[in-house]
Amino acid sequence: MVKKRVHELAKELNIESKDMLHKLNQMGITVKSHMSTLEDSEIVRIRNHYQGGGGKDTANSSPARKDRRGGYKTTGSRDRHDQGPGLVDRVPDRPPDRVFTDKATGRGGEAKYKKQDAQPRVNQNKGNQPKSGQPKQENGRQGKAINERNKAPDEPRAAQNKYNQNRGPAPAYRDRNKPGGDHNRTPGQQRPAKSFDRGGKDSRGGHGLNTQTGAGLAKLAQKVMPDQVKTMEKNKAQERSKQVEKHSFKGKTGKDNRFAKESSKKERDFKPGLNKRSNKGQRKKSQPAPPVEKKPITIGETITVKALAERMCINAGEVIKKLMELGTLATINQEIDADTATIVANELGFEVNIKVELDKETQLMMAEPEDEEKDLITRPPVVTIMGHVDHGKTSLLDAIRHANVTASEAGGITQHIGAYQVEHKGKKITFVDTPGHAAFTAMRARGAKVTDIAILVIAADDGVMPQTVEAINHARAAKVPIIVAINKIDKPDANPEKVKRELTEHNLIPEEWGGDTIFVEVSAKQKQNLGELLEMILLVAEIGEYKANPNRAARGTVIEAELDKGRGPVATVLVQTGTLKVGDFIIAGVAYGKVRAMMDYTGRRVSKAGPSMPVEVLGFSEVPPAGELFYTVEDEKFGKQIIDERFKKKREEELKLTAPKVSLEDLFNQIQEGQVKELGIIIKADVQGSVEAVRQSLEQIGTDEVRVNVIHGGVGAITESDIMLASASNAIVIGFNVRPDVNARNAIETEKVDIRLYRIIYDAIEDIKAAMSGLLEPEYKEVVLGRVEVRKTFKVTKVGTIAGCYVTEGKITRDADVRVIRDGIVIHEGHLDSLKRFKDDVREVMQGYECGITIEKFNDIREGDQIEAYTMEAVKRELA
Ligand SMILES: Nc1nc2c(ncn2[C@@H]2O[C@H](COP(=O)(O)OP(=O)(O)OP(=O)(O)O)[C@@H](O)[C@H]2O)c(=O)[nH]1
Repeated sequence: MVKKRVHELAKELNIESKDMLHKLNQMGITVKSHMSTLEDSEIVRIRNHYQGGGGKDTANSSPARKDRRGGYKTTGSRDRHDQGPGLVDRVPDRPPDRVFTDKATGRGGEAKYKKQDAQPRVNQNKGNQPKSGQPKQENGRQGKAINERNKAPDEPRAAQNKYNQNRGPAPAYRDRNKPGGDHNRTPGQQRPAKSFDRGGKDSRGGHGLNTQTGAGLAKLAQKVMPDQVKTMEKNKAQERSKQVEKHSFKGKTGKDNRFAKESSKKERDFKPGLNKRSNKGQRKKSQPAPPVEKKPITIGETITVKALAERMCINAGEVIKKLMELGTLATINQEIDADTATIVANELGFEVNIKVELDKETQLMMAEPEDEEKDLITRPPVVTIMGHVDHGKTSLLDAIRHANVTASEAGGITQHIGAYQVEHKGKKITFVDTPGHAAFTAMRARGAKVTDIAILVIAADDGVMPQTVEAINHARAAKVPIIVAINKIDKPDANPEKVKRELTEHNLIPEEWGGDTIFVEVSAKQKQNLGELLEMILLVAEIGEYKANPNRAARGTVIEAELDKGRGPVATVLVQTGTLKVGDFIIAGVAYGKVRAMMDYTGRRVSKAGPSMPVEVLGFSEVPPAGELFYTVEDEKFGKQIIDERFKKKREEELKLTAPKVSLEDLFNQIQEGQVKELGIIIKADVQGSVEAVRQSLEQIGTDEVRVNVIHGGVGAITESDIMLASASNAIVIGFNVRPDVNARNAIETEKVDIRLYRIIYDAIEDIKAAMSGLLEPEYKEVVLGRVEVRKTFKVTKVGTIAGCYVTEGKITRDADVRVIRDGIVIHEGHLDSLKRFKDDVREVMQGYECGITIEKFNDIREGDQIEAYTMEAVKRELA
């Protein structure tokens, strides 16, 4: 007999382990715990004690033990204990409609299923009968219910008996304990006990199936009926797996739902690691893209749609879509403000931190130190020469240069770098070698204030001319002191007094006449009085106290620049403050680079250039535009960041249509917003009388909020110079019976200057009044279709003058309005009478073709006249 542990035996006997322990103590069997092993003899004693009904210690009596065993097998009341709870409990594990029956061989191990409705358990238990042909015992074992069943119809009983008989000798250990034991079997008898023996060895012992577990039964059944059991097990397994599948599907679905919910609502709460794990399998199947982790994002005051999308790690399209939902149409490169960006990001589930970060440009400006008085030294004045055409500007510049360069510098005189310095009485003067107010104003329009003093050159034999007046006004607009140089005094018809008189009309009154304007009479040709002119320049400079700090990072203006085939981009720069050194990192506009080499105006290499010194600089990445400010920065990386920013801004500006700087249409708004305190106006008219009339009328209509300042007025076509002045001074241009010339038209486009053209002064005054009070209602906008040049005229009786023309620009149409322009002045406005190509009437003639034109009620067409064709388009005013 196999050894058993206390708790096993207790279980077998259906008593508590602790009761068993107690009883063992009482019986003198020493055990430590319920895990202690019992000897065979002890087991028998205990069984006898419990099953023998006595509680009497029979351990030492073998016969009694045998008897006990026999008694046990026949004792109905103890049968149940003998069988233990295991069998009864485990029977339902087996198919209820099947029963093991022995084969003819009677070998339990080869039992087959046999359908038997009523008594599955009984029959099964029959297989466990220790002794064949003992239904009583069986009944006893199975308890009352089974006994009752066994009293049932004979047939089943017979079947049972048959079965029992077929089974052959009972496999009970009792037989083995008999003298001879197993060997007493008859030859025909099967040896089911062997299996039980084996089983006994495997703790099945003499109890046979009593101690079988459910699994054990199944195993046994498998052995016995492999196919059926397998099928059955397979079915079961399928059912189980279905359930498991169902369960797990639910689980998955649940998971998916959770996932979906989370991705829609709480995506920001995702733990990256967790996601990685939990989504690993799913990603392959149903999640094409990994979930976005929604970390709070940080933005500045503005951000482009693209950058915003990148910060959120989402497609820019989603941002654009969201913006559209919010009623904003934006392109990928468009900038949106922080508020809009925040709304969009919030909508997409992102938190936003707005970090107002100063742009690099502002940082650069802020990095500019305020100079202390003690750090400042007097610098040379920077002078520009202006004046009317052919009055001798270039001649004067050359004369000064030749007369005042030192002998050592003479070799470099031919060098032209856009600016040069001369020395007079030990003091230097810097001349900007690009004469003319147009260049001066073009620089000013870029924000460059280079000039300290303007020299107004007027030919003594010619007097004040239109460009003289322009130059005066340009200099005044720049608040630059003017020195008048009356040139060509060597000429016999020179009349300096006349020039002085004319200039008084423009508020330039010589000192000897009680004014404060310095006049110097010179001859560039004869190099007369040049020293005096320089003397006066130094005097004005002294009054102006032009100072700069040479001990700081250099800053200045690009005077001119070009791409040299051998040297790359070459720029002439004027250092205005600090000292520029070779090796400095320099930026100008979007051009940057390390100063590779520097040359002064004589072509000599220099290693540094202080305030007011013009130098040629090599090392720029590209050609910087004239008038651009340059800076040097210590940190190269910072410098490049500024350039990046400038590139971006440049691109944005190119993309958006820049509104006019100041325009009558939005003047009222600009006044309201405090952007405009002064309305600058440039008046151009066909006659001087109109200019003055308009000037006087306009200067009276100023209000408390805005005053009108006529910064320039002149006769003739509107020129590029007028447009540049308007651009630099944030002014509008008003024309009376004049038109802009070709260069001016181009400048209007690029500078976005508002120009207004009138035929009647009253209309101009009314418009400006209305604009100032926000009541301007521009109903029509003029659209110029094209321009035509009159090349020949033919007078035909009854028809009038026919103009043989050539379309120089755009086109002319039969129904167009036309204006006839002579020397920039509008001499007629009306309608076309006829438009012909050869002898045929045509509806339109395109650029590059000839045509014949007659104008309604106008015959004074002359060769060289320009005819401008235009239409008036209605303009819808947008509601504010
Ligand atoms: N007699 C005389 N002629 C002079 C004098 N200065 C200049 N000229 C002549 O005037 C003409 C024009 O001189 P520029 O120096 O070219 O005049 P500008 O103002 O520079 O002319 P633009 O460059 O066309 O604006 C030239 O033929 C000069 O020789 C002078 O002092 N006396």
